[in-house]
Amino acid sequence: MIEVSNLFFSRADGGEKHTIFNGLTLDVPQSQHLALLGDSGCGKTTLLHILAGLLKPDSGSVKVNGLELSQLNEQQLALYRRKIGLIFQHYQLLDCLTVKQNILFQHNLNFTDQVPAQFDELVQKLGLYNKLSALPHQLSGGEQQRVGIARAILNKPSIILADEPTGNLDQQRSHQVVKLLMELCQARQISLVMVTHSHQLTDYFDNVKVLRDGQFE
Ligand SMILES: Nc1ncnc2c1ncn2[C@@H]1O[C@H](COP(=O)(O)OP(=O)(O)OP(=O)(O)O)[C@@H](O)[C@H]1O
Repeated sequence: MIEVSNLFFSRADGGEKHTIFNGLTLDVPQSQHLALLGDSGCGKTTLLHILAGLLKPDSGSVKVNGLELSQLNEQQLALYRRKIGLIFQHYQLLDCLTVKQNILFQHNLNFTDQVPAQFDELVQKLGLYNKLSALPHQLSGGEQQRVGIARAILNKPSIILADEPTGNLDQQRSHQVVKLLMELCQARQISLVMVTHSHQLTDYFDNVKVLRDGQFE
């Protein structure tokens, strides 16, 4: 569950202070799937970074599963980050590792079982079973994003933050990827916050919010 209240955040823009969030409030109940829209530069990625504990707000409260992020020290924040699923537009796979090694990378930092029980079923569902020995650059964009999804899901997160995960995919692949992500999150009761520019993809979500001028419309 995500609870943001009265969030203020600004960035230095040359000599000027540029306000990004202006008293923003957001509630995402456990298992809810939220699509986040808004014009370029309105702060969607910034909000995901604040929720991931990568950026500190100027003021306000950001709670994830009851944890007030501003009260965590650096070590606690690092542990917190390891337990969230992050999915990126540009996939962020390690090109020197195989698909299988990429999928297991974060899991192996957090858990002792080398190959978890759900691994086979998950890679089958994501259509990656025949690609496990390939390197990321040998995959299509949609396949690379499915590797990113498998990596996030295997880490058993309670929330997934996805930053334009379909930004590099054509329409058909975008729908495929979002449907799969949604099914996997629903089956595991994972909350999802996904940034997208595509209004067509918002039908899959429980809730849709549009950011404008540092607030939700
Ligand atoms: N590292 C940074 N230093 C200074 N300003 C930044 C930095 N990163 C982003 N910004 C500014 O913060 C604002 C919000 O950026 P952000 O990336 O969150 O927008 P966005 O809504 O995700 O945009 P897009 O849809 O284009 O990805 C923009 O004005 C951007 O120029």
